[in-house]
Amino acid sequence: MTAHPGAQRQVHLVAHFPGVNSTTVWSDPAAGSQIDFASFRHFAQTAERGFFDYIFLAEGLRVREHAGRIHDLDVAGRPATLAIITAMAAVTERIGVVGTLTSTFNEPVELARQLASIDHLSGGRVGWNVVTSSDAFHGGNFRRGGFLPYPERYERAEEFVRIAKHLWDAWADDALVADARRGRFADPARIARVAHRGPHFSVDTTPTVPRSPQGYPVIVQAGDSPAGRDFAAANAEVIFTRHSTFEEGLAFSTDVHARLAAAGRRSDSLLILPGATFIVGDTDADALELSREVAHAQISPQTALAWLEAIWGRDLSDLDLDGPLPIEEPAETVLRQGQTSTAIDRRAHAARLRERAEAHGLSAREVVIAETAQHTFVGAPETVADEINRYVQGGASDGFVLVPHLVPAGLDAFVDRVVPILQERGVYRTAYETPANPRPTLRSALGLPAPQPPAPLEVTAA
Ligand SMILES: Cc1cc2nc3c(=O)[nH]c(=O)nc-3n(C[C@H](O)[C@H](O)[C@H](O)COP(=O)(O)O)c2cc1C
Repeated sequence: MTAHPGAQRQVHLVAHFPGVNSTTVWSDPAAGSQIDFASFRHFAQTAERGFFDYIFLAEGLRVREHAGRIHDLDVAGRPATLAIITAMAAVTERIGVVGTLTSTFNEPVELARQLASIDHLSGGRVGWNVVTSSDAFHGGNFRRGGFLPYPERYERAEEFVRIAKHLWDAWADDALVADARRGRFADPARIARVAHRGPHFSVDTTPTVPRSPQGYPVIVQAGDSPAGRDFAAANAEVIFTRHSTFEEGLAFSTDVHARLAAAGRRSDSLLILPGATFIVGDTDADALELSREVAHAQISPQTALAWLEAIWGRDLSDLDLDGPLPIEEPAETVLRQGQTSTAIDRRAHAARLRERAEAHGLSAREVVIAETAQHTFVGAPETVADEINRYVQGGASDGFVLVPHLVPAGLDAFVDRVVPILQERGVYRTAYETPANPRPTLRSALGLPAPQPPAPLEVTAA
């Protein structure tokens, strides 16, 4: 995005519709419906009023379980992502809409068709967050059962995205001729058949949907292992990451940019956007007080207990949450199913939690609050704006995926009070359109170059 030497880097902001984890305070009197379209519309239109790059939705394919029962502490029953992003695109004009969809359990022809369709309907505003999903739980939905071994998930993702790009490229931009004189609507010579036979997919098709206004949807990625980072370096245009402290962000960015160079891609062809929470108050002191209140609402005693049980793999209902962490070592049992998690060494995790508790004199519940409900940006509007800008100018991120704690009004204060300060600082857009780019697509609004053509497909005898 940075246009000339000395220019300040521009801040990118993404609006994460609050998810199905404990960040979302559904019990607050100010919280609205988690499912009515009015909530999604309010959220989308607020994000667009604040000139965010895109609205973002996570997705899980099964209702979460804890100890074999539906996990009843957090939001459940979220409508499907593709339906929501389509509906949000219909009530906005310029902002992008990005959905999380797994490459482990979908099929390329169908998913590419759905995404290309929404990309057309929205005028080129769609992105796809490619996730591999981390456990076998979701596989229970499908005939494939506990499919697929973890190491093969990124192989499947790579093959999936490569096929999808060929499908999106199959119709040349001038394939629709609509030549009434000759009685010809489409030019068959400009529409390619896509054939592929690889380790994970066999495809032989002519896509039904023409090339979209931005060529194809922006590819976003979330997944943090070395294999996940290599996959992002080869395929993604945006990474959604959890590395949200300044130091972690800088280290992550350095690592991923080295992988990007090794993959032969330009450094400006990828944006890194960590997830971040925020609390805005009239003063820094007000915001700090509010942050404490919100953290206690996010981590009720029951939520703290369930979080610890998921790590310890055992029933801890006798634990005094105002006392120390459990003394026994974690078991291998998997109590929590359907949560987005990266592989963790439970004993090491428990040891780290104990160290933190001892160092700061924290009770069991306070440790959970410190681990999961420390808000990334807390302060008066100037403080929050300047802190976000510090990360971006310091190269620790290109901006943030902001996760509010309230539906649907969780972004309002940020848009009304923080965005104008970023604009005053000259680091944030004041319109989506520019003279050079009067009708931006999501990719061009993000300042990303046109993507390189995908690697060839494999066509082998059956
Ligand atoms: C920040 C972040 C967000 C994620 N969001 C989702 C999600 O919404 N749905 C999903 O099925 N998996 C999600 N995942 C899981 C990843 O796609 C991946 O399966 C998991 O992190 C294991 O891969 P890894 O070892 O490379 O991290 C997310 C992962 C990360 C790091």
